[in-house]
Order: sequence, then structure tokens, then C-alpha cells
Amino acid sequence: MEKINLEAIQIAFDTLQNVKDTFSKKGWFPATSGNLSIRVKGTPLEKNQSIIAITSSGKDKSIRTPEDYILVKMDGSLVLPSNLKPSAETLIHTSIYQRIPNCQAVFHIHTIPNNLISELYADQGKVTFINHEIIKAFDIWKDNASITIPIVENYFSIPKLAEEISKVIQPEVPGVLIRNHGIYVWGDSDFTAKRHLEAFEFLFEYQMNMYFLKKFK
Ligand SMILES: CSCCC(=O)C(=O)COP(=O)(O)O
Ligand SMILES: [Zn+2]
Repeated sequence: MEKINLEAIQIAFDTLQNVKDTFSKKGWFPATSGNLSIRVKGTPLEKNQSIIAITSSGKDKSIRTPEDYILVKMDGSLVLPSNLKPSAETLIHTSIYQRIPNCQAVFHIHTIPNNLISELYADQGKVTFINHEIIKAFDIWKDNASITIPIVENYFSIPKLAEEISKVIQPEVPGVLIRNHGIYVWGDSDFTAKRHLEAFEFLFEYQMNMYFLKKFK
């Protein structure tokens, strides 16, 4: 059995609970969608030895239960025997931890704005935002700042989806859109991942509103 610090597990579960409650209040987990994870063990350099705490699959994420989180290894297997099922999208989380140096938290949500933007710009495979103050939330501090987020197709096979995501993501842009599915974001802490997610959702809502304003003016 893996040696894991019990205190680290408790901190990770408590953190995920706070994030889950906060996102749930924003309506960011419709119809049991979405999943969250935090690295519990292993430094970013020991990518394959890492252990993450991740949300269980198919739960109503607005409700707290003792079965909400589970520990998994980088191959998606459980650290301890359990009847609980980790997120069906666990392999997307583990591939992001393995691909991105310093990744400590990965959050995934489905919203109308992120789905609409992913569909509107799917043919380009990316969407760029320029000259928004909120781009500073991605630690980009310059005039005429821009950020381009990649968009991948929504494959039914999670290993295939994880592989496609792994191919397009870059450490400098902490997110990826999946067409008509949702967004994955990450950060070097849960605080940073949350900031990135809020900034992306702000940009998507802005762009969506601007699209309709221009169409009907
Ligand atoms: C009704 S949501 C379909 C699955 C999904 O996309 C998702 O984000 C939730 O999956 P999980 O297994 O993590 O609950
Ligand atoms: Zn999803």
C-alpha cells in the first residue's frame, strides 16, 4: 500500500469540498457534470508517482456526502480498494498532471458560455481574446495582451480525448475547451486554477454577449 500523509489527504478533501461548494453555487455543475482534482502526493518532477484526490463519478455536486472524493494514481487506478468510482474523466486529469509542470489542481465544468464558444470557434481549433484587463489573471502583464485557448473535438473515448488534449495543451495557457462539452483548467494551486477558470468564463460570457449584441443591433 502507498504511504500517504493523512493530513495531506484531509487538506485535499477539504479544499475540493470548498471549491465544489463555491462552483455549485455558481451553477457550474449542471446535471452532475464537472469534476475536480488536487495533487496529494508527488512533486511535479515525480509526475508518474503522483497521487491525486478526485471527485467521484456521477454525483450531484451540490450535495456533500462522505463519498465525494477518492484517491487515484496516474494510471487512473485506485490507491485503496473501494466501491467508489472516480470521475469517468479521470484520465484527462492524470494526463494534464503529467503534461504540465507544476500542475497542482485541475478543474472541469460545463457551462452554456464555454459550450457556445467551443462550438462557435471549433472550426479554427482555438479562440483568441485580445485586450481584456482580466487577461492579467493568467499572469500576462503587457500592452495588447492576448490569450489563445485550444479547442478539441469531444470524443466518446476518454483515453482518446485525454490524448488529444495532451497534444494541444501548453504550460503558458492553463486551459482547453472541449467542443460542446466544457472546459478543463489547471494551476500551480487550487487558488490559481480557480482564478484561471473565473477569468476564462468571464471572457466566454463577454464574447457570447458581444456576438449577440453585434448580430441584433
Ligand atoms: C452528465 S455529465 C457527463 C459526464 C461529464 O462530462 C462530466 O463532466 C461528469 O463526469 P463524472 O464522471 O466526473 O461525474
Ligand atoms: Zn465533462
